This record gives sequence, structure tokens and C-alpha cells, in this order.
Amino acid sequence: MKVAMLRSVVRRSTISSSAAKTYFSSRGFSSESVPERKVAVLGAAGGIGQPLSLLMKLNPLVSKLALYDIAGTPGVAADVSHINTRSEVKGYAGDEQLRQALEGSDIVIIPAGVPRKPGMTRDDLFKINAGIVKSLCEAIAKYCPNALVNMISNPVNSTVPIAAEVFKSRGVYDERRLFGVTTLDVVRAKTFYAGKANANVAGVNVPVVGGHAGVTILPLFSQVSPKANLSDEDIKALTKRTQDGGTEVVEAKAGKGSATLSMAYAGAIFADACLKGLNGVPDVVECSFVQSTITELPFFASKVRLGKNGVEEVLRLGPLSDYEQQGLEALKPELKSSIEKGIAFVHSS
Ligand SMILES: NC(=O)C1=CN([C@@H]2O[C@H](COP(=O)(O)OP(=O)(O)OC[C@H]3O[C@@H](n4cnc5c(N)ncnc54)[C@H](O)[C@@H]3O)[C@@H](O)[C@H]2O)C=CC1
Ligand SMILES: O=C([O-])CC(=O)C(=O)O
Repeated sequence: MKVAMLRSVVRRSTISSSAAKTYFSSRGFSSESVPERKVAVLGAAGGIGQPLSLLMKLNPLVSKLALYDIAGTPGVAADVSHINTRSEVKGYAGDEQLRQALEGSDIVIIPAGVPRKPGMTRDDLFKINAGIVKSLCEAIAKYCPNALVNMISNPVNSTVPIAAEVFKSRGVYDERRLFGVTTLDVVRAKTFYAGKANANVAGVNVPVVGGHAGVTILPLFSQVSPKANLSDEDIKALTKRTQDGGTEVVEAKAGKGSATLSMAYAGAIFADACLKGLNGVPDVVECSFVQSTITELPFFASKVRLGKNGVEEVLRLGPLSDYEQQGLEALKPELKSSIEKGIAFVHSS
């Protein structure tokens, strides 16, 4: 579904607003009711931000695209704005323009913050990124408290709880509207599985649950479709490669950052799913790190059904293999402490 979607995004990239209307009418929207949707990208001049801005510009569900960063966004916005697709693009730079960037946003995507270098864990980014995310979420609480927030900045296992605490402290928290973006884990699990199973990757589906760091990333290959006959050893190797996917890219980039292009793709897939949910498209399901009661942990990544208010339903894990059950128990202490670290940060700063 994802590869098909990107193909269709790319195909749609050449369409004009009249073609956008055809697109909408073929999906049940009358041309009069094409929903206006504003998307803001915070960190839009960065390694993820730039290609993500491009992909959001290609999405016909977006009518306004606000590109915000501490600097550099006028150039990115001028560049992207020349693409002949539906959305109107504006760039915003610096604290004083954050309000304008956010006001009226339906979705705020946050890839702001520093990336890893070789030898670092995602948690090593906490010191810098926790403060960045906190201040951006304070602005969201003020200027667009009803927006869906797609949190990309690492460590996601802590930045999502930080956002929740900020929103609670401002009296605007709605757990249905806050998402940690874990789509890249799903993208990787599909790619790696299809490679090993010699399957057509376009048809592969596999949920990835837990969190977004090391062992907290738990792909559920026992639930993959279509099912291939892989050995236990193969499944273990695929699980490890999915868990270490981010590190594989960090090491290959050798000091020049972490995944940006595959992350932009994953972020665009997830934002598109949120837009479809907001627009009332039925049965939109993606994995995401959200407030959850499906385990004893207060936040957990699993499949969620998206709708007009954000999360409509957090889906249960379903049957797990013994190996996955062990992985689930093993990830809980680390995920719990990352969540607690995020919560404590907001109360101590
Ligand atoms: N959730 C996921 O699966 C993934 C998350 N990431 C994370 O995404 C984040 C961004 O990564 P890259 O784009 O590669 O980094 P980058 O350094 O290339 O870009 C980050 C951008 O954020 C901007 N920024 C910093 N403080 C800001 C603020 N207060 N307001 C607005 N913008 C601000 C910077 O100016 C820069 O343009 C990192 O924390 C990285 O670990 C990366 C890959 C996957
Ligand atoms: O590994 C990193 O630091 C960036 C990331 O989250 C990923 O690529 O999954």
C-alpha cells in the first residue's frame, strides 16, 4: 500500500488544482467540499525537513504548507513553492514568526532537533532535543491546540511524553491528537522482509510495535502478510536489522547525520494517513507511538485507526510468537524509563 501510495503521490505531483478536484471527486468529495488543510513543518530547513516539505507539497490533500525553522526557510519555501501543485507555501523563520506558521494548522510535523552521530544512542540527543520539543509544543498549545502533532524528533520514546506533559500543563491535551512517528520502522521491516522472502515489497505488511529505539522497536513478523517460510534464525536477523536500521544509516553516513530521505518518505506516509483520517476516509490504519492502555506502559506503538479526531482506536497487539513475547517483556524496562525521563523533564524545567 505504501509503495503504491508513493507512486500515486509522485504521479499526483504533476497535477494542477483542476486535477486535484478530479482526485477528490473520485474519492467521494464534491469539488465544493474539497477540505482545506494546513500542514506546518517545524525544522523544515533540515535534512528531513527539506525532502519532507517537498513530499508534502506533492500531496493534494494539503492546501497550505507552512515551513518553519530557526533559519533557512525562506529559501526552502521559495524553492518548493514553484512546484505546480495545489498547496500555497510560506516560509517562516525565527521565534517571532512561529505564531503565523502555526495558526490554523490541522497537522504539525516536528523534525526539529539534532540527529545522531556514530557511537551515540537516540537517548544521547535528549539533552538538546527535549528543550527544543518542549518550546515548540508550548507554541502549539498556544497557537493551534487542536492540531494533530506528528513527532519525529528523537528520542521519540521521550519526546512524545514531553509533548503530552506540555499540553497537559496548558490544559489542551487530547491524547487522540499526539503521535510519535514510527513509520520508518514499518518501512524498514517491510523492505528487509521482502528482500529476505523474495516477495514483492509493495504487497508486504508487517506491524512494528513498542517504541522507537533499539530493542524497544519490535517488528511482529509472525503477523506479516503475505507469509513466507522463513526460519527462526532469519526472523531473528530481520528483527535485529529492523531494530538497528537507524544505526545502519548513521554509520554509513559517518558523522553526517541519520536517516533523512527514508524518514521524509515515512513522515509523508504518516501525515497523509492523518489527513485522510481527518477527511473522513474510513479504515486508515498505521502504526504509531501513542498514549495507550494495551500494555501497562502509558505510551506504546501499535496499529492505530485514524479518524476525524486523530486516534479513533488503538488496536490490540494480536497473537505474538514466543520470540515476540520475550521481546515485548524485554523492551518494557527501557521504554518505561524513557517515558518517565520525558515526563520528569517537563516537571523539572
Ligand atoms: N522518528 C524517526 O523515525 C526519526 C527521527 N529522526 C530525528 O529527526 C530529527 C531531525 O533530524 P535531521 O533532519 O536529520 O536533523 P538536521 O540537523 O538536519 O535538521 C534539524 C533541523 O531542525 C532545526 N531546528 C533546531 N531547533 C529548532 C527549533 N527550535 N525550531 C525549529 N527548528 C529547529 C535546525 O535548524 C535544522 O534545520 C533528529 O532528532 C533525528 O534524530 C531522524 C530519523 C528518523
Ligand atoms: O537512528 C537515528 O538516530 C534516526 C532514527 O530514529 C532512525 O533512523 O530510525
